[in-house]
Amino acid sequence: MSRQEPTERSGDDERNQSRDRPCIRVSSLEKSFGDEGVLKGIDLTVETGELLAVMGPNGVGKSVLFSCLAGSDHPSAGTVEVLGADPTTRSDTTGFLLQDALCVDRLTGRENLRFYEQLHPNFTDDWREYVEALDIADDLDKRVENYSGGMKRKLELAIALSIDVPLYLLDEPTAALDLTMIQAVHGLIREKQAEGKTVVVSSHRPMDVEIADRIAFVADGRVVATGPPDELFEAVPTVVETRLSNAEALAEIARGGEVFQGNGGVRGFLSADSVEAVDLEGTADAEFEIVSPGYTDLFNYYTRLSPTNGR
Ligand SMILES: Nc1ncnc2c1ncn2[C@@H]1O[C@H](COP(=O)(O)OP(=O)(O)OP(=O)(O)O)[C@@H](O)[C@H]1O
Repeated sequence: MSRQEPTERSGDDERNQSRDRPCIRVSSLEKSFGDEGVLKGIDLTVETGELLAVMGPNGVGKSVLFSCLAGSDHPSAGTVEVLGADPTTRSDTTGFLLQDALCVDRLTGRENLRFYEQLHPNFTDDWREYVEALDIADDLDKRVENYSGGMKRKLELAIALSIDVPLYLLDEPTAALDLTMIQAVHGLIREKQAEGKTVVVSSHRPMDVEIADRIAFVADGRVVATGPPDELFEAVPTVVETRLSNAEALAEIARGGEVFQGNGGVRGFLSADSVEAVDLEGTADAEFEIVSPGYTDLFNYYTRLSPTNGR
């Protein structure tokens, strides 16, 4: 892969220095807009070279968190450190992909790439590889205002990934992308990780989360659970499914009295003292059936029910 000469802060020296310390350290981070508290005490550590997926309900503050990590927004309270420094004081550590924020619509794809090439000292020739991998090489002379949503996302990804920095913050990188392109993006993210880069993505897609080393769930303005996907799955209580007409009976034995939409029925998480009360035979006419948790169950549990979420 072609690359510009490393700059003082983004080259091997930086990587060697950063190997022993976390890439990101966030402590008691709060962010409010007027009276509205969005982030209410985020604690999060991301190791150098790690791929972390951030998941959480719509509007919980994932993009706000990313903006604070990128240094484009100031915390209301708490501390954010990226490579040991306040990210608002440095612009050479982080590549940041926000929703619809990178491209100028009236310029062509190529002009946008040139713009970032001139703007960013760490911009590399890797964009040539990325536009091929993301299948937009033939569209670069069209104005971005005539791109589809997916094409625009791919151009933004090509720009963000072409900047040679230790940390990439990718806010919903696969939004609007087709399944083939999602795999292509995963390949590029893995390539970054193999180069020793740290990558943090936010996503609502299980596919994106499956490739992560760890997931961090955000709910009610805090990180309520973090861990490798298999460990988080292991900690999920027994999931029980029943038909819709049984929803009330399930609510009586489910954790928090809550039931969630399932595959054609409703699901709940069995509270420890309810195990005895349920017909767990799993036969065709059983009232309740134990099912293996999927990513939707994982999401529902950690963002709505887990003990760390205060419920
Ligand atoms: N500049 C701002 N001024 C006022 N409120 C803001 C600002 N930026 C974000 N917010 C509010 O912060 C909250 C969190 O928004 P954010 O975009 O971070 O959510 P999200 O978790 O990324 O959601 P989604 O999954 O839907 O993308 C929302 O209520 C939003 O309206």
